[in-house]
Amino acid sequence: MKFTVLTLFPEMVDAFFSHGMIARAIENELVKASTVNIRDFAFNRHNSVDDRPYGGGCGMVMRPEPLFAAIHEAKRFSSDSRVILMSPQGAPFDQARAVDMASSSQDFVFVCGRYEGIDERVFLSCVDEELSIGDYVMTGGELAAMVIMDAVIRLVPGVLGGDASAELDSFRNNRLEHAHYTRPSVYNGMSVPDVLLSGNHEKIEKWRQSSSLKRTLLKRPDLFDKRPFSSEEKDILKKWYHEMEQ
Ligand SMILES: Nc1nonc1C(=O)N1CCN(Cc2ccccn2)CC1
Repeated sequence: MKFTVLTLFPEMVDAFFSHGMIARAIENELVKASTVNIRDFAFNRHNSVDDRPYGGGCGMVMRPEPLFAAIHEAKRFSSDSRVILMSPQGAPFDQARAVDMASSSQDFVFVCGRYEGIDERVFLSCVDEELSIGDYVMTGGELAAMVIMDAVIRLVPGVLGGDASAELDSFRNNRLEHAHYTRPSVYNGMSVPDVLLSGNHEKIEKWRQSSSLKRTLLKRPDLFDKRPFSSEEKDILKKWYHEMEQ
């Protein structure tokens, strides 16, 4: 799986590719990643990548020629690639989409716009998909591309330590992850729940399921619309109810 990021600020994205789990995934050749500077394809007199909008109005629009050329250059090195535009108008990116992308056989070309956006003719003729990371407006698409690549690359087989941890992620099966504890066992007078030190894996699993249910109820009850209570969760809720009623 290859990620090519088209951007006016390749250094931003190259820094992202040079740290932590992402850097290790690239070093171990689990994924390929590169940046293309859109400005390298601005062959007009002033090397300009943007211009004033037809019809007037404020702001600037990214010109079509450099983007067309950069996209075609990026696609040259891939037999089957998907061109994704980062934009507030895009489909909302979420964990389900990350899982789909991580299992895709396609390569990805991310187009990071700046200014007010890109010329519509590029969108109509080159872009396969438009993605948004949230309903807010940033100064450019680079952070959105990095957020998406981060969430996707960690799901590529072999990138995480044990693949199991990807399974247990928050939002996996529409539940938040259970609480985490590590050494020391007592910190600032607060101790770790005894069950986690018991070595009783059945009880530990039960506790974790209960912790995940509690947190999802409190922080993201909307997730139950996507996946209603399981029978095990109903049993936990009944137990809580009886404990509270006593
Ligand atoms: N929210 C987001 N989730 O993805 N990207 C964003 C985001 O806010 N931005 C700001 C505007 N940029 C410029 C732009 C505007 C329209 C079409 C193409 N490019 C892109 C990235």
